[in-house]
Amino acid sequence: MYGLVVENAKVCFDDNIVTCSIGIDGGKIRKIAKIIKGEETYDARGLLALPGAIDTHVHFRDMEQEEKETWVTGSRSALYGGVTTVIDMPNTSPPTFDRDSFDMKLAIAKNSSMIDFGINAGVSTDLDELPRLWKKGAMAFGEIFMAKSTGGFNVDEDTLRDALRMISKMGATASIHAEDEALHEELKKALKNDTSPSVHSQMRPVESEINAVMGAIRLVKETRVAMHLTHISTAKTIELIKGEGITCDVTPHHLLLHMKHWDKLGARAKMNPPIRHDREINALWEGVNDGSIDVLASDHAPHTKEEKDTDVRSAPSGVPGVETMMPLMLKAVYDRKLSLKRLIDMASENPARIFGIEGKGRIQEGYDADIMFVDMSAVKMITAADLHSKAGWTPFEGFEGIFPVAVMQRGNILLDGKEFYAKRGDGNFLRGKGYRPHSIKGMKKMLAGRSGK
Ligand SMILES: NC(=O)N[C@@H](CC(=O)O)C(=O)O
Ligand SMILES: [Zn+2]
Ligand SMILES: [Zn+2]
Repeated sequence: MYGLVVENAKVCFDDNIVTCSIGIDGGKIRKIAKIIKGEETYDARGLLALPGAIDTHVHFRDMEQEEKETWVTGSRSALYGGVTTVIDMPNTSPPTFDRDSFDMKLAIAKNSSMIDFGINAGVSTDLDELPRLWKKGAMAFGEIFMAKSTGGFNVDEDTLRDALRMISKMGATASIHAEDEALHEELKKALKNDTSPSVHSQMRPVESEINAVMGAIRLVKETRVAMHLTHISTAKTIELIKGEGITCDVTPHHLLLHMKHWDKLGARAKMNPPIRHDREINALWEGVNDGSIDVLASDHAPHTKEEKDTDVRSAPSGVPGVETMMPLMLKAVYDRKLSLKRLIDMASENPARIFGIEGKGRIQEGYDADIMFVDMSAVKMITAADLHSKAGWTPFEGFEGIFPVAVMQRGNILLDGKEFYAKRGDGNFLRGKGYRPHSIKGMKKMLAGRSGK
């Protein structure tokens, strides 16, 4: 007898979809079988049960940027999109560069987040902080900016090399934003009289990412660090990293937005790396399908409408996307642009494996009961009015999506049709592999204090 049994759920095992029951106790999946008895039951007839998505790249802002997003609004938005775990990026204000800023963010996230979360540590010139942040439980290091993006925290090559050496030694993963700052500076000057919105794509051309990726590959060879390239956007990136032991992710916006969207969206289409031509987009879809792209991530980067609806040079870069990521990609499954199995691999299984998140990412006995329930026939038009990010807009206005009808986290139904049960603080902090409860020095101090009593 299990505390809760999900009945009649359609679960994807390898390439087969099987109708079964899921027995849940203590927040974990204990048994999967045809028929299971439970104290309570949840009828999932007609619905697919997919593992909750793990979005390894979000910017939930908060602190000094509450106007853009908070952990409450960001995590709520994630939940409505079937995302049950997020990893937050360090280019916040204040940036997550040291123990104090890490603790500050952690305290806010613990109080606010409705879903489970990891916190990444940033890399600044103060490299001594890296091992300390790792011990605090940072999930990974990054995104590390090779070029300026929101916040402007790019590091030079020497700092990056030293940082990667340390990250490698610690056994952590480095997540890299690969663009070439020097090339951007040059092109900014050359294109200074161009006022068209699409100039942003010209100022950060494919060569920018390619140069940076080549540099990153050299650094992997030197430092042997576990490297993950985030939000890749070019055909050549996929080709270059083949066989190099580097993992990567792609965003829905690089798969679904084209150069032609500049006309419709203006500066709302501005993000880094920028939107590209069909040649790159087609290669990204190929990478999605042949498995050379490991992960799907949103790079949820909320900015207010007021900030975005201005000229392209002054508007900040970034688009919200945590809530639309799975709906857009489930619609892509519906349209046969990728298989359901591939989507699950990219959105749940691979993120957990690459970032070392134990017990998540699969519908399997022993795993957390993080489950989204989906009616594949419920295609809906996406509109900002229905979304929950503080940003209040979406670059995917008018696109079609398939939103989850219910979402469960560790066995608790947090969203069910129109009912929303999640509360702030429901989310657990997921510690990275380097977490240590006390430093040896702290332990000695503690013991000394005790014996003195
Ligand atoms: N992607 C973006 O254009 N912006 C991100 C930063 C980043 O991921 O580079 C942001 O934090 O706004
Ligand atoms: Zn980035
Ligand atoms: Zn980002």
